Amino acid sequence: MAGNNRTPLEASSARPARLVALRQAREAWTQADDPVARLYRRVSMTLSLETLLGIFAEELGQVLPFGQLVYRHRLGHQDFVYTSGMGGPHRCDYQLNLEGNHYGALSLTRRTRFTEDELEAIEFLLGILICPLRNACQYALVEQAALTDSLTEIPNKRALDMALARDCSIGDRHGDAFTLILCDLDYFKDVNDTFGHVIGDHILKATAKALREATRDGDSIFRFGGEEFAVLLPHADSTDGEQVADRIRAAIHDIRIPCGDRQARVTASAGVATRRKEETPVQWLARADDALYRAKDAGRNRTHIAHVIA
Ligand SMILES: Nc1nc2c(ncn2[C@@H]2O[C@H](COP(=O)(O)OP(=O)(O)OP(=O)(O)O)[C@@H](O)[C@H]2O)c(=O)[nH]1
Repeated sequence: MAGNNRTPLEASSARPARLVALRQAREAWTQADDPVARLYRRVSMTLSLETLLGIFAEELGQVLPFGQLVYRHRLGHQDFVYTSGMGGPHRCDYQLNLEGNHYGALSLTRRTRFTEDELEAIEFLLGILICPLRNACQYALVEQAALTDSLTEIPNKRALDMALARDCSIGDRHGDAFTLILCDLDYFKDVNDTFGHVIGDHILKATAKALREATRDGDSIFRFGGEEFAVLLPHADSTDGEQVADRIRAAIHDIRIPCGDRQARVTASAGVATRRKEETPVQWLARADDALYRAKDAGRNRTHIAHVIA
């Protein structure tokens, strides 16, 4: 390499000149105010799909007028949809692909037709978006996997911890009532010992399905331990919680997993705790756990409600 033949004096004077040039280039880059530089700069700063699409909509709006931007992508087991603005009768659709992989569909609508020039500009800007979009999609998938239980495909203990913290903060700010149900299968060790772990796994998957079917869209379900599940109910007091817990237990009781000429069945116990004012996630979870323990201790296959005042 040419640089290796430089004298020490030449090398040391080249270094500051190179640094100055790099600094100037960086300055020019961070201060450039054309749409291309701005879009490159802004989309390289985030891994959040929502933020990324918000930036794209904003920057595209500086280049040409449009009514609505809709982006859809199936990410793992969730549909991600981003919408901004109001639609119109004229639309253009793009399938976003990179290196043979699909990263969603984006459509733009507005009241007037898109001209050829505008369509070219959109494609040009989408070319800038595509790599950061791929990174954000991959990040969202990794994040989703970290928060999902692989057997039942419902949110896991880490997701429950985050949801409890979020609900405590909402409860403190707005006074909303939240109720937590902990639900644990009874004598599950015996089920595994009698029917084997594969049948045990089928029961756990069927339990997650029963939980999904016995709860409403706004409720959240979690598998937070081996045969332990949790349900978070927003805008619900302990009476609502007891009703839902009993509905869930009835649904679990109805599960039948065929195994030869027999059927594996289970019952479940539940502990219900409505969050008290200023209670921390740990205190709230501990009260629900104590209620569950009492349901087990009283003979299992029942629901116990935690006292509102500890
Ligand atoms: N098949 C299967 N079994 C699991 C899984 N995770 C935990 N288990 C089993 O769940 C059983 C839990 O046993 P215990 O904690 O003694 O509870 P239990 O037998 O349900 O008894 P009680 O909760 O007191 O009614 C153990 O046998 C674990 O091996 C899993 O992913 N699949």
